[in-house]
Amino acid sequence: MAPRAVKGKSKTHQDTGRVLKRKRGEDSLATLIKQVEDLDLKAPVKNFSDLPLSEPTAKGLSASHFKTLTDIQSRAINHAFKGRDILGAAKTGSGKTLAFLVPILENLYRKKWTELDGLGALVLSPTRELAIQIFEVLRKIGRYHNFSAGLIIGGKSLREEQDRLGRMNILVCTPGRMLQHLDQTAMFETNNLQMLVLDEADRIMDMGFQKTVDAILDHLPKQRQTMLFSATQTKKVGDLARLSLQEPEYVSVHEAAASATPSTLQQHYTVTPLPQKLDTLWSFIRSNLKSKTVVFLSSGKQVRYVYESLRQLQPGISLLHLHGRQKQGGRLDITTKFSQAQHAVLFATDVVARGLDFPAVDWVIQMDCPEDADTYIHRVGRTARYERVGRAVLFLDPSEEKGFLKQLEHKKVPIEKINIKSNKQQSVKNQLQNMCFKDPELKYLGQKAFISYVKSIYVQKDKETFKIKELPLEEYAASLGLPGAPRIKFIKGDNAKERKNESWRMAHMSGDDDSETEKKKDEKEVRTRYDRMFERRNQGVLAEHYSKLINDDGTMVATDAPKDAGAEIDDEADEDADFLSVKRRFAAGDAELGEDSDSSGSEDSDAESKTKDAKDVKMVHLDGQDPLLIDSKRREKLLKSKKKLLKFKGKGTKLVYDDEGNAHEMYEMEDEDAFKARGDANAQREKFLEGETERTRQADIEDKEVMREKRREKKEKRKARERAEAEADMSEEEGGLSHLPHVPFEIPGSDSDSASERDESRPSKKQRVSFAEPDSDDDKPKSKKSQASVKPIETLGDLEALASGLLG
Ligand SMILES: Nc1ncnc2c1ncn2[C@@H]1O[C@H](COP(=O)(O)OP(=O)(O)OP(=O)(O)O)[C@@H](O)[C@H]1O
Repeated sequence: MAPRAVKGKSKTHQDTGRVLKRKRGEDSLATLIKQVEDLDLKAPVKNFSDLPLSEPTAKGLSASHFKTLTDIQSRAINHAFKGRDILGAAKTGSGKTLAFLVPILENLYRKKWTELDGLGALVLSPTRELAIQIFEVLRKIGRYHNFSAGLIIGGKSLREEQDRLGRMNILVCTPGRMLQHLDQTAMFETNNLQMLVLDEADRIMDMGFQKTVDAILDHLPKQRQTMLFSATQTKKVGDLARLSLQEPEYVSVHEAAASATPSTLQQHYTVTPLPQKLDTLWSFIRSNLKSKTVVFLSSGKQVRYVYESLRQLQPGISLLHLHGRQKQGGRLDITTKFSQAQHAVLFATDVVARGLDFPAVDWVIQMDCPEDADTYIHRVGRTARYERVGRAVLFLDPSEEKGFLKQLEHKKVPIEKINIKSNKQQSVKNQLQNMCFKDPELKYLGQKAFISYVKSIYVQKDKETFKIKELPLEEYAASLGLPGAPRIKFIKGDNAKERKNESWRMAHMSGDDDSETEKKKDEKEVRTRYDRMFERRNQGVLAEHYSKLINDDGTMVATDAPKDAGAEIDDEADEDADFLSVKRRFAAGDAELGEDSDSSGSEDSDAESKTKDAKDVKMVHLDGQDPLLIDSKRREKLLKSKKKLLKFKGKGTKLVYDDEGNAHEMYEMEDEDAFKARGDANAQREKFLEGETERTRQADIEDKEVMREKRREKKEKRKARERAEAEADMSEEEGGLSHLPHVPFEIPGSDSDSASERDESRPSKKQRVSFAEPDSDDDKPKSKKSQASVKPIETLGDLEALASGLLG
């Protein structure tokens, strides 16, 4: 009894405790709501502790070491608390992420949002990497809340995401994947959505995402709070109307500032002719081995080639590369590696231009001119973030200088010219030519890089800056180590005439053009060994994969890249195929001579060559075949090749010889009498079947054994390769770091030996992680820490776990 009485008493106590607790909770919520109502929008807020915050958010911010607000946070958060629509603009690295995440947590908290209420807030990000980063920050500051939060960026099965979606209160996502779910996930309801955030809003509202975003907006309720943030904010009336903004508050903290970029950022440009850019980049890297640098290039193929080629030259610093065609897992690994690295160079496309917060980046190099000043601002914003210093250098071809500087001036970007010290400039051209000659795969990458660069210039809208006709493309190709500029044919678009001429011009510049090459050869006075090597016509013999690139009809096609060249090349090749094609006449199978002239259009060059061809066209007759036309010496030679001609001959018959040397066909009918003499036909059939069954069984056993053996070998090889790679990686990181040559730029107020200064100015490792490492929060009790600890994302598995990261 007694125990029962005690138990009963304790239950009553518990109930009373629970009621009291609930009451206290309700009281404090009412107080919080009142405080927000009374919030003075004009009074600046300095510390997070001065804001009316719920306990879980306050704890999350403090555990993540956020104490004082940045300008944009101080000016945007209180408006957002009151439910206003916001257009937030502030320089890169000024803390815009918290300016929308804190209001999301708080507004849902004050509305007592639970799992049953469904989706309350949606954050759209233009890239996966940025979405992951936003989600990480949300996890850190939201770890004491009971909301469920998900990351929807693709890269894993739709089904898995679908199962979880229905339970999410906050979603961070990329537009494409979000729309897929809105269209395809039956249980996914957005009727209750309270808040929509567009990070990098101008990017999300631009042409590239227009249709997707409009379709997403169609699914969302019109009555909601909408917040747009960017360093280069959109104010286009059309965009705002599309978003149904209601009297938005325009919070622009740096509008009156003298520059659109952080004041702690030193910005320079150098005029470097296109063919010297790679040399300049190499010299820069060699001079800054103790720095952390992001190098921007215009396309994934450029990134790939520059990374692969410079890696082989072993600069003495870790090189990494990142572009949109890499697999998600790989991209994640690279961002993590670069974030953690102290000294490294990351070659990247604009996929990392916006929003990414790599710690302590010293330099941003723009090897290829960005498409506009806004992209420039975002790219340079990867350094000099949150009160840190940073430097940026833009490489401009002489033809780009005037036009682009005008754009920068218009956007209030202060930039100074610097010169490259010629004695510090090192050339890699010869080494690259050598490497490309020996390694056809590298040459293939180089050709793709060349084409994609030309394409990127060609498609630019700003013709005042990007003047394709003024670029020395032949020299540029040589600087990449290529034997000649790949021939490019423009096949789509609106200015057909111009492109036709361009195609003609480029065709004439091409090293692959027979007549042109001949002419050039004559003009050249001195020919080097490499000149001769690259003039060889039979380079296909060296490079097996070239034949894979060439269809039977002799045209270049989007096709499988060499296996180890990486999967992304395949996709990219497809991409190029609709816009550009590389013309090559290569294989002996060029017997259908009409093809080439058709495919090359009716440019003057073709007209010329046709006239020339007509003079000495010959015919070759093969047994039983239509006559083949020969219109050039090369084809004549090719058609004399026995091997090539085999293709046109009929199929042979296989013969076997008996002991007397008589030839027989492989399969001959047996003489009927001999067959009968061997016994009953049925018995013979059964015996034959038994024999064959046994033979098949044996063969099967042997095959299985062979397969097992092959698998074993493959596994061992893979392991050995992984071991070797791991060792190579280590030695790459260790190799040559002691060299510290001079900075090749004459930068006002800087000198080549300032690397060590920079190192000193960089906070120690512990300081650097101060905002990002919740677990270093020693004053919290251990048990709580373990309950809400936030691990960094390292693998795709981690990412999956994140999808329900905040589930209470
Ligand atoms: N209140 C704060 N106190 C200290 N550090 C902060 C604060 N707010 C943000 N930071 C830090 O500043 C850095 C930049 O923040 P964030 O990524 O939000 O910038 P951003 O304005 O979104 O930049 P971008 O325009 O490039 O996207 C981050 O490392 C973040 O942790």
